Amino acid sequence: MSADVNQMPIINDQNMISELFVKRANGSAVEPSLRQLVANSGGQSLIHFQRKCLVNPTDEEAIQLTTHLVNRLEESGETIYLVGCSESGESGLSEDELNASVANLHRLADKIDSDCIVLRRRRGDSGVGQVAEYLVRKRAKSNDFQEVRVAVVGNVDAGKSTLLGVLTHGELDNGRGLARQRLFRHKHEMESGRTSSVGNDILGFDSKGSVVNKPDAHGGHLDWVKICEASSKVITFIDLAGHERYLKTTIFGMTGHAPDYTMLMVGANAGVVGMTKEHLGLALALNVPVFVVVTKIDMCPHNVLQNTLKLLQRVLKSAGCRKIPVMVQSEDDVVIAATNFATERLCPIFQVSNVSGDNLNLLRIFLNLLTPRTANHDKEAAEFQIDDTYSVPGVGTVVSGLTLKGVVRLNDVLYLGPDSLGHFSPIAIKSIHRKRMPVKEVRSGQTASFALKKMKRSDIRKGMVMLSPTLNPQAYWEFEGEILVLHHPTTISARYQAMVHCGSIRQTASILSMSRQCLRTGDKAIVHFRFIKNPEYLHVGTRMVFREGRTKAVGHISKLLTGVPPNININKSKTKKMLRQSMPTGQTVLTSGATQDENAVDGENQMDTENAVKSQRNVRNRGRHRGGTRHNKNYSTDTTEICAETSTVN
Ligand SMILES: Nc1nc2c(ncn2[C@@H]2O[C@H](COP(=O)(O)OP(=O)(O)OP(=O)(O)O)[C@@H](O)[C@H]2O)c(=O)[nH]1
Repeated sequence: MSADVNQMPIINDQNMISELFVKRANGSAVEPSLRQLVANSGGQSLIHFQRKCLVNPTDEEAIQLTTHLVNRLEESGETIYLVGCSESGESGLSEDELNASVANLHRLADKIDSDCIVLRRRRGDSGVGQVAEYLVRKRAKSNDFQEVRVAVVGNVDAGKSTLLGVLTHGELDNGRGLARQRLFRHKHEMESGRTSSVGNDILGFDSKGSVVNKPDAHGGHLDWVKICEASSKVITFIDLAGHERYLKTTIFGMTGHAPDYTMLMVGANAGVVGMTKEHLGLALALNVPVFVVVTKIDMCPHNVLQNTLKLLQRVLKSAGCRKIPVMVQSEDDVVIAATNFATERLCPIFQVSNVSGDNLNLLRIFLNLLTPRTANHDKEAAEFQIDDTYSVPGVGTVVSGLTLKGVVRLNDVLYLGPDSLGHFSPIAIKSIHRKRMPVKEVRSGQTASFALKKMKRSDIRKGMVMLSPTLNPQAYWEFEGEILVLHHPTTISARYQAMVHCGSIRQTASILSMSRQCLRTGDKAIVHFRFIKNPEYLHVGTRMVFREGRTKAVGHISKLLTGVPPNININKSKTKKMLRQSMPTGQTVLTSGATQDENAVDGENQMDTENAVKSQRNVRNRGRHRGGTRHNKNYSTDTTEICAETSTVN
């Protein structure tokens, strides 16, 4: 007899399922086990049911399947089920069986406040019967949407801002810059048509996979709060500049805004030119999966488009990239690409027009299927990295960034730092906004803005963190990094200085020593760095980019070193002022590496540190010095050729 799922209890208790397994082990008649019913195929949340288990499930089976669904949705908010296909490859159901299975899946999902969206139906692998792929997604609850961040990169004029304007506002472009007007933030961007800053735009999908963005009829503005309230998933596009002049900002967008995916845009007529390879290399170096969108197919002759696609595939397959390019031309292709994309090796390629709208529907379906890549760290102590600061009239100082770990709640007191002396100071959270929506808490993996009590904007810089008081934070002047030099025109030696990008940290560092005498393009080494201005809060394993002009090295932090402050030009009066400010009445400054108690005992700690810095200045005399030596050897400047090496540096 078929179980009536409307009558089924909803169980979300793991004990219940364990009990079922125990009963089975004891010989009770609980058949079959959950493991036999469902299996995760790996990749992006693709689950196989036992071929016929949804056709006519027993009560026990229905309970087990519900439990499984609840657990999956709690983990990731959505999951894809393959109906009528076992993990062993046995596949295909008759039309009646498939319809019954799908009806049961709909009822199961409805019971747990979720929706099912058909992704595709196809013939069984043996050519007999049919199978279907269904996306099951939780319905939107307020402030409970999934957040996926997509960095948008590509050469200037590839159509990045235009595509984002078209996707988020739902109106096609006129080929003369109409759609991008809505996204520009600065007057000079309006005038020049060039993006110069890191911009954010959002695209919301509801539990049925429909776009929820509805710009207002007059100004065409988007109400972020309404979008977030109606969405089960919000894609945040990090719109980055294509011009080489703004590469520093683009790198900051890729490291500091922690994108889950990179959308590399290529103009069909211009091809793989300018910064395209540079941006691709950056995404590879930072281990961010890439998909490519070729734009302007409406105005590109067929042979030129074919040449662009051929070159693109060659670059992606090259030893430097080792990607598997997949042309996405149908909804089937989209589902295959999306369910295998998490492997990082697959690189889907879309061909679209922002003017005629060709293939934009495929791109929308693909975006709807992307899932966040970051693991859940809600249970750990809170850590928030600051990527921007604002002074909001009537509110005060506001910081924006990403919650890397834990949960931050309204009125929580976190430690903000490190300041230029490596101190962390307590700071209270006055209000929290998530995607411009006031909320009471934010969790790991979510971006947010916090209004801070009694804090001046000028005392906060990008790269600072806000940490749970339970942590014992230490700021570091020095660290060791395992790096690979992607390009340098000459040789790098000790004392060379360049900008280190690492998370939202962006600061010049000096090379103190290296595991080799000097470094040339393609060389790997362990390098001892020292920041020149401020100590930073670092983690071993964080990816880093080391760059100056055309010089570029990538790698990760391999060791944190407790070095002394370098010879910095200290503004004495400012330092004293900061020390005074960092100790408001009744509050304690947490000196790096010391516990709150230790600080309380050692009241003169801060002045001691200042004196130590002063004496260091007298002892050392290391000015800004470039260690480059010109030589004649010709090295490859093709980033993609050498990026393959990055995987070995990881
Ligand atoms: N015909 C046609 N024109 C397009 C298409 N996409 C963009 N354009 C036009 O191409 C021009 C450049 O587009 P943008 O969106 O500013 O390019 P971008 O990549 O954002 O450029 P930067 O912000 O400078 O990095 C604009 O005039 C758009 O109207 C398309 O698919 N077809």
